[in-house]
Amino acid sequence: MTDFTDEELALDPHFAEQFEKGFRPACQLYLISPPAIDETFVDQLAQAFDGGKVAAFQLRLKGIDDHAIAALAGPIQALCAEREVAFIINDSIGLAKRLNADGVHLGQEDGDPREARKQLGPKVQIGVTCHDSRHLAMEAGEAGADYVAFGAFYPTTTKETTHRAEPSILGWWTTLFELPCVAIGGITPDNAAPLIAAGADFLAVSGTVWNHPEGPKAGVAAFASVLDGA
Ligand SMILES: Cc1ncc(COP(=O)(O)OP(=O)(O)O)c(N)n1
Ligand SMILES: Cc1ncsc1CCOP(=O)(O)O
Ligand SMILES: [Mg+2]
Repeated sequence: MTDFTDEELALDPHFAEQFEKGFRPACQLYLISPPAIDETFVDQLAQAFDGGKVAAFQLRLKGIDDHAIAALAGPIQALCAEREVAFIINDSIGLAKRLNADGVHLGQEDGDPREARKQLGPKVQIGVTCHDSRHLAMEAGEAGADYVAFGAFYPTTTKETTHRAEPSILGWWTTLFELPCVAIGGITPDNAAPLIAAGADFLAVSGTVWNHPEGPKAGVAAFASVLDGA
């Protein structure tokens, strides 16, 4: 906490209380969909869930509108409910509300977390992309986010990224704040250890699971063994 200014500390009135508590559950898997899917995707998702524990699933579809996403979402959302996996919608507060999703993930250009809270109510999980910025993360916490996401930690072909985060930001965050943090970007079972050791509460992964040569069940199982052994 040496590089934390008084001004930054003032952003969080519960700092001392949070710092005192210190307890965090073990790191969990947060699965993100491929950027494009068809109606058969739900079978792939079921296989992924068979591979091991998944805490949350984010429906992140790019290049199609909310109506088209809503048309695909039904069986996916039902499967998430059946497997007790939180169903998170990416980008759209309106779609999260329409589908009664468990959560919404907002990038810096996707809407205001305060507005999301107003629209979605107290129970819906709101996540916010914070890139590699401590300032954005504290702002998101102040705005009522339920988690902050840092990344990209490693090169990825799933999304064009302009920010690169270091594991130390996870250590900094978890030392100071109770609010969960998510690590994202190019994460594989082979490179996950420093993120888990630094304190990531969730690993958000897409390509490594969906492109696994033995299928998504093996992709999730590979993460499960890293997370269980951590
Ligand atoms: C868990 C999680 N973290 C970060 C992102 C990225 O969100 P954003 O910056 O809005 O980029 P897109 O995903 O919308 O391309 C995410 N989706 N999920
Ligand atoms: C959505 C997103 N935001 C930052 S990196 C990224 C892509 C995550 O996918 P992958 O696990 O395939 O790198
Ligand atoms: Mg977004």
